[in-house]
Amino acid sequence: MEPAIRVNQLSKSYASGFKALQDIDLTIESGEIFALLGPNGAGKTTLISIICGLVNPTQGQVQVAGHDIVTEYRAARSKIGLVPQELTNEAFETVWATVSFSRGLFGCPPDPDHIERVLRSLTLWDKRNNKLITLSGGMKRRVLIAKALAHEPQILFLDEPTAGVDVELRREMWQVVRQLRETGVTVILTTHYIEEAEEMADRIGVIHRGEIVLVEDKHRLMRQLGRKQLSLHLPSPLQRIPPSLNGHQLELTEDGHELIYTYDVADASADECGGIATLLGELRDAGIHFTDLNTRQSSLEDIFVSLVRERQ
Ligand SMILES: Nc1ncnc2c1ncn2[C@@H]1O[C@H](COP(=O)(O)OP(=O)(O)OP(=O)(O)O)[C@@H](O)[C@H]1O
Repeated sequence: MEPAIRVNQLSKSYASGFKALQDIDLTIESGEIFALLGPNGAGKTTLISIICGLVNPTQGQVQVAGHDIVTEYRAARSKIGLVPQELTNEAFETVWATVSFSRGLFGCPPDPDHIERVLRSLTLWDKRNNKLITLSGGMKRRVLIAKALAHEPQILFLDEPTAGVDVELRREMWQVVRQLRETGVTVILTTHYIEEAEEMADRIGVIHRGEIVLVEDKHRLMRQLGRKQLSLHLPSPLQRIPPSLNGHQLELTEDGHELIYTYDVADASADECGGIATLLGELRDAGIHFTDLNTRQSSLEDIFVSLVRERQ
């Protein structure tokens, strides 16, 4: 199957001479949820704007569902729905009118059945005759998605879909996006909420200073780069780690009450369980007692922070 997006050696220098993107290669498969992560100013918006035909590339090629974004602009653009962060000022339009109008902007003939399907899938059908101004924040966000889906795009870009919304609404949005994927739509989202990427994405791309520094299946990423920590609470504080325990990656907290053992999630299978058993045996032999223990696995956020820090 044709990939949803194919980006080849893409670079962008703004008129100021600033190089916002550098030799980007990226393939986004049809039907996946792809999260693009990156710190402020990394180049996410520039990349998306080029793919959507809003900003001209300096170098390189982009294909959307097989269509070149420059030589086949219209075909490429028609495949894409873009959900911006903010509602524009159509406060006094009805839901039905504003969504139908969006379809017209792409030169598509009216199709009330399609608009009805979109509104029903986003539970907006009962609100179709409401003016936007009367809708809740969650409903307004759904209207943005409905507008972006009005011309039947195969690919949906969500720019910070849950920026500044409360936890409940965020979970509701995640549900909406998952349902969209079930209908075969490819979803590309940018987010600052790493929890969001962790929750939803099939694959994750990290962009930093205009370069793609990593593209990986989410589960594989968390297995490969994730770390586990075992913390042992010591009732009697230790002054220092005894040399007999030097073979393990151990740290002692300042107050001497917590001994922290760090190991890779990728090794956390039989071997490392053996490692923990050995460690506990050696602690006993060294006369070190603990009253409590707990484990913690690094989140995508920890992985992201350490990736970006490595490149500072
Ligand atoms: N029109 C422009 N002219 C000059 N520089 C620009 C222009 N637009 C963006 N930039 C610069 O390009 C870099 C990338 O910006 P971009 O908006 O793509 O980042 P981003 O990853 O989307 O950031 P954020 O998360 O803050 O939205 C930034 O340093 C920005 O200042």
